[in-house]
Amino acid sequence: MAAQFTIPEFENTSLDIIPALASNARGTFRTHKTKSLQWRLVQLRKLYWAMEDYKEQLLAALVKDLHKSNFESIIAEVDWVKKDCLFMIDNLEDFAKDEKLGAPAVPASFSLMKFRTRKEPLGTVLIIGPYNYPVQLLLAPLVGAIGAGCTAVLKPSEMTPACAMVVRELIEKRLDPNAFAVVNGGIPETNALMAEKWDKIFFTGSAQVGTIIAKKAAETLTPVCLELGGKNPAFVTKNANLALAARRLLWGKTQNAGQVCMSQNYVLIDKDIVPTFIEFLKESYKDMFPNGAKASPDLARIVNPRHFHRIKKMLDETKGKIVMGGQLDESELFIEPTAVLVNSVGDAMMQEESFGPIFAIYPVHSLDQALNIAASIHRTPLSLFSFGSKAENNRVLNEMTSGGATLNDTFFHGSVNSVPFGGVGDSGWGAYRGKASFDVFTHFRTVAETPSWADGLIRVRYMPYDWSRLRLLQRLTTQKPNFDRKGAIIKGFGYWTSLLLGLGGKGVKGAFLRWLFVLASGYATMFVLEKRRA
Ligand SMILES: NC(=O)C1=CN([C@@H]2O[C@H](COP(=O)(O)OP(=O)(O)OC[C@H]3O[C@@H](n4cnc5c(N)ncnc54)[C@H](O)[C@@H]3O)[C@@H](O)[C@H]2O)C=CC1
Ligand SMILES: CC1=C(/C=C/C(C)=C/C=C/C(C)=C/C=C/C=C(C)/C=C/C=C(C)/C=C/C=C(\C)C(=O)O)C(C)(C)CCC1
Repeated sequence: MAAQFTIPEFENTSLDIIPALASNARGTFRTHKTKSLQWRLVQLRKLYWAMEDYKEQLLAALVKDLHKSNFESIIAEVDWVKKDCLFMIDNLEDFAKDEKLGAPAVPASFSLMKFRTRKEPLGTVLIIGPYNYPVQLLLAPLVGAIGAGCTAVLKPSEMTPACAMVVRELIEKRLDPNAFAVVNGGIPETNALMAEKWDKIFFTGSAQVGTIIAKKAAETLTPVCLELGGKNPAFVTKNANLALAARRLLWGKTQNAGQVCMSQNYVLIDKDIVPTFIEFLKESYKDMFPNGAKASPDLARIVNPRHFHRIKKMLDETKGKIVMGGQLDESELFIEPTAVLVNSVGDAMMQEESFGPIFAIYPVHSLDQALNIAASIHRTPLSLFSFGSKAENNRVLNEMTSGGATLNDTFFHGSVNSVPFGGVGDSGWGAYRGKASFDVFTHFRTVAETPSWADGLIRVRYMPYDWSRLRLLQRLTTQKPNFDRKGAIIKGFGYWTSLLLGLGGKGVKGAFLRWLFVLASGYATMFVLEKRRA
């Protein structure tokens, strides 16, 4: 049956109306209506149903733009955003409520001042999306913005024009049009948006464009959240389950045809196990693509000729040997999942971000060498993956940082919609997803409230300064350190008393439980002895 809808032709938003769209969103924020939790919940519920009702259009648009299979589009785009809406709806009240600030942040002497953290929406935000997950990576941040009580303007990627048009219609028709708008277009439109004043800019895309955005935002001291790319390493040692490592690493490059910023760029693998690993890769390839990758209905295509040629150039320039895949067809923008065995760290396959279905395999002598190579290629990648013994995996985690990490698998840490996700250093600033999506658009405002009747108690602050009052206050409140000038713990009377009272541990709760256990055991022993005696 023919689809009951048409996807509109891509249309740039007129540059003339961009200032008005931004100003409208700012004006709506100033009405304070977005501060009502009810209003936010209604917008989130509407977004949930919009995702359901526009599902067919979104799936069709994703096929048109990326040849993305409905299977992937459902789990990683449409259902992903629906789950995000439900998570935010279910937890919003909890996220948004004031948090009382007590000990240890607020000392007992200040406890009268009713310290609390109030969660305030930052204001009007700009969300700029990339092409690879054009629905998820644009609308998941929006869920956070709505939850936090912000108004927003969205700029989808122009490289996925069908998705951009469907998303625009969905937002314009279903959400409050005074609070949310979509601007479609490329650099001129983004520049026009960047000329406006925002309370936060949430950007997902390349480090190159992220730098442009951050520089421009800095001119007006606008905070930014940057979700950028990375040259992500995978480590495979002799202690890995090689068949599993091969299958899972191949999965990392087949999802969305490897156009996933958190998938591996290269695999650093113990030299002795390289041949077996390649055999397992080939085996997994056959399992996943029994008729070859090109014939598979599941494999996405490269987004456009520019990116096709960018990836092809890496394959053209490599001095390595293709050990799996290697087929390309420009007429279909098809690139086969491809593994290249390389022998130089300087190889294009190691140094450039693949962001496609190709990856390098580099044999190493030791984990030491692998860690040194990874750090020299990108010290702060978006993700890393380690397949080894528990000790080796821990060593990798300990000695190399990354935005997120998965042990014994590829990007599982980024495959659950409600756990925080973000980069580190030049792979990203800030995190979102789950509660972090609420937090990233929220100002955590500390509020204190001093009771009028307490003025006498805090008079010490007023001039003329009175040293005797200050000394008294210091005697009552100054905390003595439990360490000496060499940094060692002083094991004086206080130390031994608290150790004794805490039954060898720290913390009041722990001590209470330990005492409870001791008393219960004592009571039980007495009970048993009593019974025996009787
Ligand atoms: N950390 C993360 O969550 C993700 C990061 N990425 C990264 O994004 C890149 C691929 O996505 P792309 O869409 O190609 O990124 P991109 O950086 O080319 O484009 C992202 C957005 O910026 C806009 N843009 C492009 N050039 C611009 C300019 N000169 N001035 C202002 N705006 C401009 C585009 O219209 C688009 O909306 C890869 O590097 C990938 O690693 C992609 C997805 C997720
Ligand atoms: C164990 C039992 C169960 C559980 C089964 C589970 C947990 C199955 C998991 C399946 C998975 C992980 C499927 C894969 C999903 C892939 C996803 C969601 C891909 C997401 C892609 C994303 C988020 C891409 C983002 C891209 C970004 C950010 C980028 O480019 O940067 C049962 C079955 C529940 C019960 C029995 C026991």
